Amino acid sequence: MLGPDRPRQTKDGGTVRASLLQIEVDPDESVNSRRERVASLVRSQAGADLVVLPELWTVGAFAFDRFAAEAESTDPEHGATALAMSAAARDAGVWLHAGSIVEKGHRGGALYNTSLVFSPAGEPVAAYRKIHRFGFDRGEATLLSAGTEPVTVAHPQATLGLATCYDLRFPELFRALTDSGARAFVVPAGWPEKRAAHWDLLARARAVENQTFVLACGTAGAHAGVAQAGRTAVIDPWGEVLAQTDGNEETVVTAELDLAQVEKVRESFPVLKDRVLKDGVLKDGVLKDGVR
Ligand SMILES: NC(=O)CCC(=O)C(=O)O
Repeated sequence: MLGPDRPRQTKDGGTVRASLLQIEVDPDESVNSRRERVASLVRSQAGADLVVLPELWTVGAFAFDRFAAEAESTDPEHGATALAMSAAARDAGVWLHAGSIVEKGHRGGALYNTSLVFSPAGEPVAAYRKIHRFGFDRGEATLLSAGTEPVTVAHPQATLGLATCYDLRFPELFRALTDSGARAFVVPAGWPEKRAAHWDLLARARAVENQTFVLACGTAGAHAGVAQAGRTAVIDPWGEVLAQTDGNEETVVTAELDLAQVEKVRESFPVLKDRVLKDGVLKDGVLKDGVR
């Protein structure tokens, strides 16, 4: 969460012009070259209110053997990606969710899958360490440490709730973000093509059940032998898909989010008010032997 030393005003209203950059992670392109290319793509989005990049677009979400070598600091004074993204956000004058990097230097030798958000001044305003690591007993789940804190960001027009890829399968995280005031979930991903149907379904489900916008930014191409789904999408609080690309080429998906729609949907169809369980227990009592 934004610290108490960083008060910001979020009005949760107006229109957010969002640009989601579905970046290709081509194993034949160097990380340096991709970083420069992505920085210039971000600069080309001047005029947007929010620009979003995918998960681990520097190294590739499935390029596990490169994680340690490509790990970086989240501090723009020490990390090449943080520095490049801070400068690109400032030059374009945009809020930038810079996708995620393999982070080193947070706690000893531990590595994390960490999303970074920059203000239009290029200031780092949030870091979200992915809570649910993918791979069961392999890959990310064994190489990286898990984050522990849900994170929201006070963008001036919309409180953003942050999640990353596999997190999409865990609705309790999104409910916690909703309870923290999120009006739009931002979900960078490196989701494989073979589970593209799950991606579509889960992204819409998170929007419908929380009556919240979802900005889900996938990765283009294929890396480490894993074809990516792409299918970057913007979904409104009623579950309508405002924009989506049906392929996995590198592309920009844009949409205008009318933030007033969140309150309209929540007031006209007030399912969130009908919740009975909160944090796993009855809101107005405790479960005892299955009865109140
Ligand atoms: N990078 C990821 O978190 C992949 C998640 C995935 O493949 C799945 O949930 O399916």
